[in-house]
Amino acid sequence: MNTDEVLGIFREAGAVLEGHFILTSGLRSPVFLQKARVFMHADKTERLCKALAEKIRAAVPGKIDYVVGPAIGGLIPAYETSRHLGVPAIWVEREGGEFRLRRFEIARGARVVIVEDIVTTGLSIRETIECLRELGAEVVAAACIIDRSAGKTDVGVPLIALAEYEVPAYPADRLPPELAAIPAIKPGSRNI
Ligand SMILES: O=P(O)(O)OC[C@H]1O[C@H](OP(=O)(O)OP(=O)(O)O)[C@H](O)[C@@H]1O
Ligand SMILES: O=C(O)c1cc(=O)[nH]c(=O)[nH]1
Ligand SMILES: [Mg+2]
Repeated sequence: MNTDEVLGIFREAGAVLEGHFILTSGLRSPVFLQKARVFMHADKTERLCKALAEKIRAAVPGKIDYVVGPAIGGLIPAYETSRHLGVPAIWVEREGGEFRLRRFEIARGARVVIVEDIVTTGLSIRETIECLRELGAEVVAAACIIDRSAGKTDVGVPLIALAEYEVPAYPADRLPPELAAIPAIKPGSRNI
């Protein structure tokens, strides 16, 4: 599946929003990919995640013990991708602002692949890696449906993106005037 097909699915679902958005990193952007509007459709989610699972299989040699999704956005794609990989899916969720594996135990040395929805700065993936490494897991790769950095983000492990789509994002004190003129909204779940 190529980038145009992935973006076609997002557009068809009404998931490519325009306005003034506060991203999880604090950056501001005129475009927000509201993945929840895609993941509400099982058929669309299946097509995307089956293709992502194939890309992961081709890129990751050896056994994968778990797929790990960072909640909330990563929950559905991690589950659906794990279904196509034939391995269990677990998740990290925020407790006091930090990602924790609250509901599961994993053996030291477990080989895990993180599956995210969207990557912008890679901050959420790096936080997930930190949590998993503290538990002794080996993060063999990370994957996402759309990489908004178009390959520029370094998360410290190979990043497998189903699509790369470069979208502008600005520090809050360096907004272009057309963005500053629109009230900002924060769709994500960090800090709520
Ligand atoms: O690469 P980054 O700069 O970390 O941005 C991408 C992250 O932002 C979103 O999560 P968010 O924290 O907004 O909450 P959500 O998962 O509930 O949507 C998205 O789901 C990714 O996890
Ligand atoms: O960077 C983010 O927080 C972000 C961007 C985006 O397009 N979609 C999303 O869910 N999060
Ligand atoms: Mg998220």
